[in-house]
Amino acid sequence: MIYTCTITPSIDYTAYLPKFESGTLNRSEEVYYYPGGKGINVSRVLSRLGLKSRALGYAGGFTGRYIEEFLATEGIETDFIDAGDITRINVKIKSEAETELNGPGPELEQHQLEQLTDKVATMAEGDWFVLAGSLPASVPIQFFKDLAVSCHERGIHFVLDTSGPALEALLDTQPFLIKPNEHELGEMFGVTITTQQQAFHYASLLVERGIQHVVVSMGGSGAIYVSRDHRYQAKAPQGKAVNTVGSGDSLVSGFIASYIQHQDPKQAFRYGVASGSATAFRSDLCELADVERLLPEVSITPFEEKDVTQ
Ligand SMILES: Nc1ncnc2c1ncn2[C@@H]1O[C@H](COP(=O)(O)OP(=O)(O)O)[C@@H](O)[C@H]1O
Ligand SMILES: O=P(O)(O)OC[C@H]1O[C@](O)(COP(=O)(O)O)[C@@H](O)[C@@H]1O
Repeated sequence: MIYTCTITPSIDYTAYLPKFESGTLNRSEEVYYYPGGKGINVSRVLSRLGLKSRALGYAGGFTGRYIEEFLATEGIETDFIDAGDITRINVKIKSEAETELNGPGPELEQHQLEQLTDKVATMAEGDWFVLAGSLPASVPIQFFKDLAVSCHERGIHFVLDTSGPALEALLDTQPFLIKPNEHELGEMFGVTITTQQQAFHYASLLVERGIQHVVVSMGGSGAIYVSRDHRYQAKAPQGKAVNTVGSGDSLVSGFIASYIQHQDPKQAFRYGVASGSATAFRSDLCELADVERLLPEVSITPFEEKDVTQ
C-alpha cells in the first residue's frame, strides 16, 4: 500500500487573470478550488496513473471536509486526523507571473501526533510512506525522525519531499527518495544552484549520506537523478506552462508509480519528469494520457563529469 502524508494540507484557491497588480483591486473570472498540499497532490496523481493510495495527515473545519469530499469523488481513500482547526487556503495567482501565498500549518498537540504514529505502526514491509509538504514548526523534528527511522527499520519505502531545516534534519534517516528543486537543494548547502553540473555535485553529497535516490527538479529545464550507481540528466518536454503548482508532486508520483511496476530507476525518472511536465502544461494535475504522450519527448542522458564551478 502507498500512504501519502500531508501534515499541512490546503485548498489551493487558483485564480487566473491577465494582469495582476499588488496594492489594488484585481478581479478574476476564472477560479478553481483544488485540494492541495504535497502529499494530497501525490495521491491525486497516483490515482490518475492507476495506483491506489491512502491519504493521511491532518485536516479540519469546512476546508478539511471539502478536501475529504473532493478526494472521495476521485476515489481516493483518506484517513485524516482531526487538525482541530480550519485547514488553510493557499492562494495561487496565475497572471503574467505565478504568485503564491501559502498559509501556516496546524498547531498540533501530542495526542494528535500519537495518532499518526499509530497509523505508521500498522504499515508493513514493502509499503510506501510519502511525507510531503511543509512540516510545521509546532511539531518537534524528532517526531518525524522517529517516523522515518521506524520506516527504515521495517523496510517501508520512506519518500521525503519537504524543504528548509526539516529536510536538512531528516536527511540522516536515509530516505528511499528525496526530490528537492534546485532552490531547496541550494538552501541545504547555502549556495545558489543554476546549472545541472552544480545540482549533480550537491545531489551526490546527499547520496553519500545514504539517500538511495535523489532527484533534483529544475522546472522547465528538466531534472537530474543521482544514486550510488547511476547519474542521469533529463530535458523536460517543451510546451506552454499553464499551472506549475503540483509539478514537483507529479514528478514524485510518476517516479513511484513506474518504480513499483519496473524497479528501474532510469525508467522511473523518465516517467516522473513526463508526469511533472504533463502537470505544468494544464490547469489541474496531469492525466495518464498526457504523461504517456509526453514520455517519448523526455530525453535522458548519462551525466558526464565536467567542471563544477561552485
Ligand atoms: N515550464 C515547464 N516546462 C516543462 N516542464 C516543466 C515546467 N515546469 C515544471 N516542469 C516539470 O515538472 C518537474 C517539476 O517541476 P519543478 O518546478 O522543478 O518542481 P517544484 O514544483 O517542486 O518546484 C520538472 O522537473 C519538469 O519535468
Ligand atoms: O506545504 P507547502 O510547502 O506550504 O506547500 C503547499 C503547496 O504546495 C503544493 O502542494 C504544490 O507543490 P509543488 O508546486 O512544489 O509541487 C500546493 O498544492 C500547495 O499549496
